[in-house]
Amino acid sequence: MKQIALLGSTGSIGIQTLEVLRLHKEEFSLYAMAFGKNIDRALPLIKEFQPALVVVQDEATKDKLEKEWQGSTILFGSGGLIEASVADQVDVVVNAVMGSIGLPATLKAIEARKTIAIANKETLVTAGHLVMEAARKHNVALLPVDSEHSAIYQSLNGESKKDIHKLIITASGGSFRDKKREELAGVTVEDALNHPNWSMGAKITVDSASMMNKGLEVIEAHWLFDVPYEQIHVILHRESVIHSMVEYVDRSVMAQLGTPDMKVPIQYALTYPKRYSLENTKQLNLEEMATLHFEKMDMDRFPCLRMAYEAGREGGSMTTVLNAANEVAVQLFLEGKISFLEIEQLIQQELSQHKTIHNPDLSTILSIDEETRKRVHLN
Ligand SMILES: NC(=O)C1=CN([C@@H]2O[C@H](COP(=O)(O)OP(=O)(O)OC[C@H]3O[C@@H](n4cnc5c(N)ncnc54)[C@H](OP(=O)(O)O)[C@@H]3O)[C@@H](O)[C@H]2O)C=CC1
Ligand SMILES: CC(=O)[C@@H](O)[C@H](O)COP(=O)(O)O
Ligand SMILES: [Mn+2]
Repeated sequence: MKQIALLGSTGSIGIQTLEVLRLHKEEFSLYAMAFGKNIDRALPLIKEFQPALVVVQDEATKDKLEKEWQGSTILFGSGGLIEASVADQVDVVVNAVMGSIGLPATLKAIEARKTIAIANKETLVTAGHLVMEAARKHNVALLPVDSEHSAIYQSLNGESKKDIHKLIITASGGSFRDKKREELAGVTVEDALNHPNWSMGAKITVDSASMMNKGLEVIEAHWLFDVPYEQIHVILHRESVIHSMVEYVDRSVMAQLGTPDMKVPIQYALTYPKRYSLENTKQLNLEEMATLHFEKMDMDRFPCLRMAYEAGREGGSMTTVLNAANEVAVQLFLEGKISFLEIEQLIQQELSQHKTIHNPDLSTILSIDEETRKRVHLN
């Protein structure tokens, strides 16, 4: 029986992780679950899974939850996320919170030698060097949940790193893939949230629309697979059926395919290196599909992807700034305070004024993250 700590249990990945746990009750048990403030969504889950430990975002939410549930220890804040991640009973930490808030708990979980199933790409973009260094030092497995990275991980099975020619990450193109740049000026939040293939949390859906999601994924791939940016390519693939590929030096290309369903990579991260059956998930029917489309990625059309490559190549604290500026800009867009195109403008402004600090330690990362957020809020 593997004991799970699930950070981000009420979100899109969190809910789907719980669906996977329900399918394999004899294999997995939920020891701890964390969420932000959404008690309405969390309470039925807490009652169903009865975790020993529940973590919420703040003390006010803790007080509110305690009035409705007394069956678990309830903690709050960043300290609570860390306690859930390092608890002796926990075998696997599923990090599915949104944003760089997941960083300190990830580092502590690695130090405590927990296996990490990582969906929380912002943590790797913010401080990939610290996470990977800690994982190497403590010999901890970081199992990707992000669909593209799971596909690459599966395509690398049994292969040698020196034989990789390039990683090919697929991008659906997001909600605005058929719009020209000049058509983006008046797009609404509702338009942006209308992803063609995936049902996901609001922030990542906007990131898909701006192509920042793919930019974050390029940086995520750089850290997870230790591959230089020159060997990481992005290709537009409308159907999200090929989840990503690896081209080897002998021109062989290995790919992982499937219907767009996050339960597949979530379950693979939980059962790796085994494969379990996955009930109620649509099989891929290529005859029905008939055609798959591929297009070259246009960096002028999608400047967020260009900015992510530039920040990644620059390295150091530049990707911390990229992530923090993006998180705040997307939040402002979702709150109706800025337009869609202002997201990229705010990020570019932050990147342009930042002087890179190379190999920053955790406290430097955290202060750059905080300063960037403050500046973008003030704009
Ligand atoms: N959704 C998807 O299909 C995919 C997501 N990812 C990545 O996975 C991560 C999660 O994405 P997604 O599930 O879409 O996001 P959601 O917005 O749907 O969920 C975020 C989760 O984090 C919780 N949370 C937010 N703030 C805090 C906090 N301060 N303390 C504790 N918990 C907190 C939320 O709680 P509450 O509900 O209370 O606000 C919620 O449970 C992101 O990094 C995303 O990029 C990667 C690939 C695919
Ligand atoms: C499901 C998943 O992994 C998302 O990150 C997905 O990739 C978003 O789709 P696009 O960013 O390709 O639009
Ligand atoms: Mn993805």
